[in-house]
Amino acid sequence: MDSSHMGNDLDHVLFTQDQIQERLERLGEQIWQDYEGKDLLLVGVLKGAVLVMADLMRTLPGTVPMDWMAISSYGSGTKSSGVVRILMDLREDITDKHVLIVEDIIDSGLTLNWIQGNLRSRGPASLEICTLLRKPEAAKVAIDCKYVGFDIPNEFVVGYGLDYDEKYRNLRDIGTLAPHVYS
Ligand SMILES: O=P(O)(O)OC[C@H]1O[C@H](OP(=O)(O)OP(=O)(O)O)[C@H](O)[C@@H]1O
Ligand code: HPA
Repeated sequence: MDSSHMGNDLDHVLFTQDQIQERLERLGEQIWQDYEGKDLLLVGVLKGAVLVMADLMRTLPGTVPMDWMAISSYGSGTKSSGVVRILMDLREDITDKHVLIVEDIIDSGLTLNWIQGNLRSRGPASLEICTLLRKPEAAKVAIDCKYVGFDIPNEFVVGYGLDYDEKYRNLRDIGTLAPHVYS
């Protein structure tokens, strides 16, 4: 879906699909260099990271496996509840693997803080994070994130996998929602 199909639900576009692809290319180059010769496993967090994973992994010039977790931490609102549940666990044993978590956004940081703790307890050789977006002003816990696409202001964003109440994930760009949508 293009921004032109959003009616007046979109306030403004933050990143176009071209800007997102360009940034992912750069991150992919960096990741490929950093993990050369290592047993890398990409771990995506459903559902928001589906598009980041699909596009990021296709920038890599060699084969890399992926696995998925589903976590629930947000309801239908725009604020983190801080309550994390595993809805679907990894299939892979990550012991001694170099795990790179692929996420769409770090907002409060509560979700990734919990995931990091959970995965670290399984004994990976290393555990790092790649997120497309990060909101520094919204951080409730400090998250050490090795690869960041863009730092953004503390506004609720949708598109490119990010939803509001399960809507707008298929928007190609990333933008902010008009306040009337969620007020
Ligand atoms: O840093 P935080 O404040 O914890 O927020 C970030 C998390 O929130 C979103 O997931 P969500 O729970 O909305 O599920 P979804 O990926 O299915 O949209 C996003 O994909 C992150 O996992
Ligand atoms: O800004 C956001 N948009 C969509 N989903 C989110 N999950 C955490 N922050 C956000």
